[in-house]
Amino acid sequence: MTIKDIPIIQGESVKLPTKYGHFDIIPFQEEQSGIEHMALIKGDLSSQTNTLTRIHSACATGDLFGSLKCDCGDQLIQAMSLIETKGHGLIVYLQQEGRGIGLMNKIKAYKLQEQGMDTIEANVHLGFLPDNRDYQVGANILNALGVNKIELLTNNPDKILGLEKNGIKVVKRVSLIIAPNPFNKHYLSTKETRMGHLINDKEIIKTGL
Ligand SMILES: Nc1nc2c(ncn2[C@@H]2O[C@H](COP(=O)(O)OP(=O)(O)OP(=O)(O)O)[C@@H](O)[C@H]2O)c(=O)[nH]1
Ligand SMILES: [Zn+2]
Repeated sequence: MTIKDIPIIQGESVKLPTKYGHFDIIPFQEEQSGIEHMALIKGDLSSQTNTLTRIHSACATGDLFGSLKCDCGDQLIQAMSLIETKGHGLIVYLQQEGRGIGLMNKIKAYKLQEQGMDTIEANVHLGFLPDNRDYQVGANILNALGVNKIELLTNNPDKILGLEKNGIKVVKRVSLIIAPNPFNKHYLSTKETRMGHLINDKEIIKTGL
């Protein structure tokens, strides 16, 4: 399979010490749309064969504000911590807010969920697919970094298919299980029962809630 062309510009690499580990950060920009993504890198990617990788879609509410309505923020921290512990790996942070429908529409979808719809019904009601993402640009970023075989940190089988469709070999899936809370319990069970997410693993990593 070949990777389709979404031309991207790769920025400078600088060091980014964080609470969860010390990384290098590289920004990427889609040439045509100007949309910006980023990669957090631990260790020397060229010396790794099956790079431990998290492809994370932006969730401003969860990643920035610690929203309890989803599991995104905790998954990101868990991924950073696992990569730090392992000593090498990669996080690609994609600007795909709201499973690709953008913040304005995600909040509209949240409104519909307050009125009783689930996360899929809300997207469809707004005229979108349940999941509006594709992983072409994610695969392009991996390609630009010289990474084509990965161990993927995800519970989402569609993410694996989406990357493989774009030329990335996913040699192993590594779960990111977050203990549910009263606010995301229904969302997580919808992801499991209606979106095929593999989140019924035995080992639950506590989030402190
Ligand atoms: N449309 C919509 N998007 C949501 C909702 N809740 C969270 N999101 C978005 O869902 C996406 C979740 O991204 P990820 O954590 O990378 O992916 P995932 O599909 O949950 O799969 P994992 O790799 O297992 O985490 C983010 O873009 C969030 O903004 C919702 O109720 N509606
Ligand atoms: Zn979220």
